[in-house]
Parts: sequence; structure tokens; C-alpha cells
Amino acid sequence: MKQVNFSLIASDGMARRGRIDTPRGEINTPAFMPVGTAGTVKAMYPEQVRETGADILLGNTYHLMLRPGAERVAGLGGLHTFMDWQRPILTDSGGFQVMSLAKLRKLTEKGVTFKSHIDGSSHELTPERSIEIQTLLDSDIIMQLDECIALPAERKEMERAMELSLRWADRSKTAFNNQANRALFGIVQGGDDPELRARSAAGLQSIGFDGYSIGGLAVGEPQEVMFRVLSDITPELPWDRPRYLMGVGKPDDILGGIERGVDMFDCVHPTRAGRHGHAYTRFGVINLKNARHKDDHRPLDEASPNPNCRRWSRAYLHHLVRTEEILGAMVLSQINLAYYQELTAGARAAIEAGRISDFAAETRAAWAAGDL
Ligand SMILES: Nc1nc2c(CCNCC3CCCC3)c3[nH]c(NCCc4ccccc4)nc3cc2c(=O)[nH]1
Repeated sequence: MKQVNFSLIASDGMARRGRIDTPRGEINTPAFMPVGTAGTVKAMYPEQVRETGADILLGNTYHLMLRPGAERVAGLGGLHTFMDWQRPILTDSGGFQVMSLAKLRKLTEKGVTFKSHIDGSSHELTPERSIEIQTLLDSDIIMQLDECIALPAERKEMERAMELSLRWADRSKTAFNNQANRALFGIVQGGDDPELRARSAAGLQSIGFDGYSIGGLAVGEPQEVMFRVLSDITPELPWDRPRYLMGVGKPDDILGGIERGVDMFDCVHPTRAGRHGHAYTRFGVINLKNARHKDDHRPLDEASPNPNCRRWSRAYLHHLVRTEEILGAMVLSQINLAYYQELTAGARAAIEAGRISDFAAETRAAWAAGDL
């Protein structure tokens, strides 16, 4: 009996409020999933990540297969034990990271061979090996191996990568062998071409997956192109399965994705931006590196539910950022992750109350009015 199940709790237009039940706990959707690339959400204790409201976090096949190695993590009890995060983990298949990080990549029908960006050692990633690695990590939601191309691209190129990804989807499903205790997601490709996207979605559904990721976006295209592709594709996907928009994004991308029927999001942005001195608040993003803050005794946001937004002056946060103090990265990572969770929690409540469009309008108005 499948131990990972999606329930649709409410919908409001295309927006959905759902829940994914897994052996390691539930995931409330729309969900923002913090990224813990190498087995840690940078600058955060696992319990702090949970306290921000996260139900699930991401691990990374590419990084963990290179160091410390998938078999080694398995020997140490799997990724949950290794990092002491006992709630759900989603892992990516590694293909995207190979194409963006590795050296001397060679892509064939079989898979992709590459040299590690860490020590130059040779590696191969195939649909079968990626499933094996994600299973060794004991991940709760795993991804097919796919090929993601940057936009803009020629239609022939988008078609080639989409059709390869579909063949790899089939091989991934076979290698997955219907494991009951974890979920396998297919990944929709097809660039910005509606016909290719529809073919990809139909092809994945005929194979059958526990969830459907929307890949090939947030790869350089303008936001309106991403939104058009989303509006075209979510109606083509099964309403009773989660939709996961990969690598997205900034708060306004996430809000727009929710309005277009997306259930799950991941992005390195909130943690990376935090380490670079950018703080996300209800009024938009504030660059604390800017010298204008050096005498500002006001807290970041005195009405925030997050104590870290009330506790220190902007001048102090500016000081931490300017001096590159470790506490700066810690505090701003927590502030940004907490804000992303406030945003998705607010969306979940608004969908349940049938008022997602009001919520979206209020949220955008606060961003626009931002007295930062
Ligand atoms: N398999 C697969 N993964 C994709 C990813 C990686 C998602 N995060 C994985 C985590 C696992 C661990 C690491 C990440 C994507 N990320 C983005 N954009 C990120 C854009 C961005 C870049 C830097 C900062 C902010 C945004 N588009 C993506 C498309 C795909 C795709 O088609 N297929």
C-alpha cells in the first residue's frame, strides 16, 4: 500500500490547499521547501528550520554522491539520520546540477558522464543510478533524471531534451520498482512551447507518477514567460497529484505559481540572499549592506511574528553584514526562511477561506508600499 498520499483539502480557482502524508510526517501545501544541498540548510540548525514552519527540506543527489558518497551515507543510516532531520526530505535527481556545476560533461542516451567539480574524479549518472542514489539516501520524494535546457532555445533543441527526458522518465519508473515508502515524481519539460509541454505532460501521465514536477523554468526566461507556461500546463496535470515547480523562487514568483495551481516550491534564494545581506519582509526585500542603515535604530519589522525581526536594530544587522560576521548569515537566513513560510502559510489559510485573490492583492500592495 502506497505510504505517500496527496489529499486535496480546498481549492480556490486554480490555487489548491493540500497535504501530502508520508511515513515521516505530513507536508502542508502550498509548501516552500528550504534547500539543504550538502545535508545542511546553510547556517541553520535542523530544529531552527522546523521552527520557521518547514515540513520538508531538500537534499542534493549531485553533491552527496560526490561527497561523502551515497553508499557512505547509507552505511551511516541514511540522510535523515546523518543530518538528524526526521521529517520528509525531497531529493533532486542530480542532472540539473551536473549541467550547471560539473566539468567535462558528456550526455548520451544512457545518461551523463562528468568530472567532479570538487576533485576532478569521473562519475556517471543514469536514470537507474540516480534512483539508486536517492534510495540509498532514503529520500521520501525522489525525482526522475531529466535534461533541463536554458531558455531561450531552438524548438528542435527543446524537443530533443523533452523526448530524452520522457525516455529517462520511463527508465526511472522501471528502476523505482514501485517502492511503497517513497514517492517518485516525473518532470515536465518542453521549454516555452505549449505543444511540447503538453506532449511531455501526457507522456508522463501514461507512465504514471506520484507527483509531477515542472522543470525547465527559472532558467533565464522572463517571469511572464514562466507564468504563461504554468497557466498552460497545470490544467493538463492530474488534479489529485502534487505539482512541484523546481527552483522557484522569489516571493512574487511563488505567489504567482500558487495562483496558477502549483503546490510545491524550492529555491536556494532565501538562504543565499540572507548570506548576502538581503532581508525579506512583508514590505519587500531590504539590502542591509546599504550604508543608509548605519544609524537606523528601528527594528526590521516591529509587527512581525518573528522575534528576530523585532530584536535588533537595522543598524546592528547592517553592522553584522558589513563585518561579514557569522551571526549575520545565521540571522538573515532564519528571517528569510521564516518569511517564505509566513507567505505560504498565509496562502494556505486564504485558499481554505476562498480568498486567495484578496490575499494576493494585499500581499502585492504591501510589497509595493514597502517603506524600507
Ligand atoms: N531536475 C531538475 N531540477 C531543476 C532545478 C533544481 C531545483 N532545485 C534543486 C535543489 C536541490 C539541491 C540544490 C537545489 C531547477 N532550478 C531552477 N532554477 C533555479 C534558479 C535559481 C538559481 C540560483 C538562485 C536562485 C534561483 N530551474 C530548475 C529546473 C530543474 C529541472 O528542470 N530539473
